Amino acid sequence: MTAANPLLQVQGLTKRYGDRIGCAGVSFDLYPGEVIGVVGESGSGKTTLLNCLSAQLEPSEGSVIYDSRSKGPLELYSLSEAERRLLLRSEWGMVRQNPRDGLRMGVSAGANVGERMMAVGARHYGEIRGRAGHWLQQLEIDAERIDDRPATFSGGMQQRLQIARNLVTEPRLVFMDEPTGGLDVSVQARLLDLLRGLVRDLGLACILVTHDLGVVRLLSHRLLVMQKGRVVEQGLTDQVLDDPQHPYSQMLVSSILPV
Ligand SMILES: Nc1ncnc2c1ncn2[C@@H]1O[C@H](COP(=O)(O)OP(=O)(O)OP(=O)(O)O)[C@@H](O)[C@H]1O
Repeated sequence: MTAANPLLQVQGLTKRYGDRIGCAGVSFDLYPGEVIGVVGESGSGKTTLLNCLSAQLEPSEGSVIYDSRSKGPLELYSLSEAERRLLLRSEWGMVRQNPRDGLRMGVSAGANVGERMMAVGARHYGEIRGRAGHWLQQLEIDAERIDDRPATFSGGMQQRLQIARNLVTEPRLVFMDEPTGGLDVSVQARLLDLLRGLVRDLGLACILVTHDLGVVRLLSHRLLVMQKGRVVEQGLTDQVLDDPQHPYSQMLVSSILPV
């Protein structure tokens, strides 16, 4: 968070679906190692914003500049489709709520992790298998399960495998969409703990979308509160949650956290 250059510079980002607003006028900077949580009720524009930020949905207006490892600052929507896909593969991670959307269910756990390394140029079988095993362990998946398919894993294990698959390429920026959404409360708590440790140890920058204020309290440094596509409040997570200024944030906090 002390680095001089933002990793992501977001300016006036707006996405319209016909007459409907997806998100409107969103501006913020994300610094290396920083986790920004995006909260708001259903339909407030969180997914639209995440998709625009991760080069998956072209905005109607505004810009997203990403400071890439390989080429320095790039305006995402001036890039070709192939260049955007390369960024997603090589410099970013994307953790989806449903692990089935982020895994290949027909191949083994090891292959799920290993193929991501191959996508960025790794070729040596022993090395790929070794690193895949290492990342499974980092995510508390028993090395003995390396040849098993994800379909034989529990929901929590599938989610941890999805995270291993994303982290193996050492991304600089990870997008997470409700990463603990579909899990039991006790499984959620352990996964959150694990994620918190990894984010800290690896110095990951993240954009974390969730409707769960407990998740952002634990993981994010800063918070954007969205209502009807607009950011109505942003600030340090503890400040926003403990002393919300905007009536909508106050309502959100009081309806979820016990007072
Ligand atoms: N493909 C689409 N076509 C038309 N309108 C859309 C489309 N996707 C989203 N919207 C609209 O954009 C607004 C924001 O939706 P979005 O899915 O981004 O909200 P969200 O905060 O992610 O909601 P949820 O928490 O339920 O996923 C809503 O009014 C929604 O109806």
